Amino acid sequence: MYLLLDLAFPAKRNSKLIAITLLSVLSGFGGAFIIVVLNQAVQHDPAGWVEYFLFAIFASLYGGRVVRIKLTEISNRIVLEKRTSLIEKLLNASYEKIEKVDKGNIRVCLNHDTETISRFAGEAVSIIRNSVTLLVSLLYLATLNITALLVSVAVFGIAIAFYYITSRRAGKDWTKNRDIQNLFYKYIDDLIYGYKELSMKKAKRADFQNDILQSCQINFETRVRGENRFTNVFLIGELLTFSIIGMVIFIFPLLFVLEPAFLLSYLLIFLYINGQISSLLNSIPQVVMMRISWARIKETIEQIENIKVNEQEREDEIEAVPASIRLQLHDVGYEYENEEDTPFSIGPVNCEFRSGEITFITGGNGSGKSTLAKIITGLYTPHQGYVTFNGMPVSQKYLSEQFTAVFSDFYLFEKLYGVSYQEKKQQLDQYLKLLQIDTKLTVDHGKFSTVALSTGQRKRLALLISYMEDAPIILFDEWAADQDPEFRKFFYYELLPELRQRGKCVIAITHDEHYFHMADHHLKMEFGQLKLQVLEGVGAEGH
Ligand SMILES: Nc1ncnc2c1ncn2[C@@H]1O[C@H](COP(=O)(O)OP(=O)(O)OP(=O)(O)O)[C@@H](O)[C@H]1O
Repeated sequence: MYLLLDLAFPAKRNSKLIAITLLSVLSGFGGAFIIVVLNQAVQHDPAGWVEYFLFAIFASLYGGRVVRIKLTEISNRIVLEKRTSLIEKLLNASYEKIEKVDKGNIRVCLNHDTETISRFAGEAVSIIRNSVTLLVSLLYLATLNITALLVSVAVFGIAIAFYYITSRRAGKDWTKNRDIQNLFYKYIDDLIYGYKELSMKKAKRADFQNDILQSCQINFETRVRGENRFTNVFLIGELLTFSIIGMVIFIFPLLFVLEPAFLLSYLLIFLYINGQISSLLNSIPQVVMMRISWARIKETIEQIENIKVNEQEREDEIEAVPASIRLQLHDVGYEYENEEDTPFSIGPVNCEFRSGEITFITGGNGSGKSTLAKIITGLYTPHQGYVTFNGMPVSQKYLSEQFTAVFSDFYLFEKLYGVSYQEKKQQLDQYLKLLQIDTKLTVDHGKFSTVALSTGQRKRLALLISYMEDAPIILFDEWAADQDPEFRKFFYYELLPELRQRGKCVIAITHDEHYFHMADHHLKMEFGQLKLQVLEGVGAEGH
């Protein structure tokens, strides 16, 4: 029993399991007692055994019931704990780490793997009960005839060995089956988020359908192949059982002097034990699947922990956010890790950003503007150089907290997370009007009535959220790109200067040449280098 539990969950075991195991043992004894009582009743006076029979049924069923209820709670708690710890790990890991984790795998872990291990309760109950019943029944058999016991143990031993070997082979198919689901989940994302593109072109749809159905086909094949491996083994087990029964009934009487009553007893016990063995063996595929899912969850957690990023574990000495901010990059460099011969790198970059100033970062596509933005906002840790905040080196986490950002690939949550919206109701209404989205949506208890808006309106809503976050540094990554000319003008001539006036440190990545004069500083990226640095002076005189 211990080994079977250990096989399913090699890591930490719940102490409650000991109590549950004892109850299961009681239930298993009850199960074995049934056959002992029946056998005695058949051979002696049945009337004298009725109360024992009822007691055995009670012990078996009641023990089983209590154990099932307890284990259902425990196994679902395991699911809850695994989900919670995975979510905690994900939410506490740096962006840089999560960017490197296979998103499909995260989904399969949180969904499929945790569900698979929730089947633990049912399986554990039957494994423990059947094991005990089997053990006690075998011991009982030993008291009747030791040769009969040895023959039975040999047959069951062979069947178990076949199952063990098969489960290892099936495990390979099921591991493949589990891993193909990572890809399948990615296809589901493509199907949902890329449906616009797919629905327009028949050829595109057909190609995509081919790929997604191929992953479904592999899923089907590996699952069926794994399960079918057991079908043959199951048949071999059945064949062995019937051979033994045949041997005992037809051949043993020719070799030994045996009472017909003994043969009947043996047959009764053997068939009963065979039932326990069968359900025990049938639990093995479930255990193998649970084990794969358990291992994948563990691996994913370890993967998140082990991804090497240059994170600095630093105690930040600056506590309250100062009124005036000076953010400086000192010889900052960063290089992407990928298979390319010359992976893209930026730096060394030296620059600074201050409160009450607007800085524009410009440059061609792929010049490294967004990468620089991710370093500035603390999402990436520089591989070289360092960043200081008011002259003090700070951690990336601290840096991120000082920012609110609207990235070009921003995500709109349907709720205002991390904002005390109750206290800012008036402000919220004011911004909704200012950004001209007050007729499009309402905000109730921090929840937006809709996020189904036009691209420009979605960006305005993202801007509203960053206004509400009210951080000292604001970063816009090509924010105005999707705005109409009127609103673009409003953004550069009204919104940005207003933020500057409020003492915010404003950083905007932009391609809008017409508005370059609105910045106090202009940084230009070229092939990962900061090429042109016009410091001071442009200001808002062109307004
Ligand atoms: N996660 C990543 N892993 C590896 N390489 C990346 C990654 N993100 C970006 N790159 C590479 O870094 C280079 C710079 O990308 P970046 O997004 O910083 O450019 P950009 O100046 O913001 O471009 P654009 O104006 O098109 O938004 C690109 O050539 C890209 O191949």
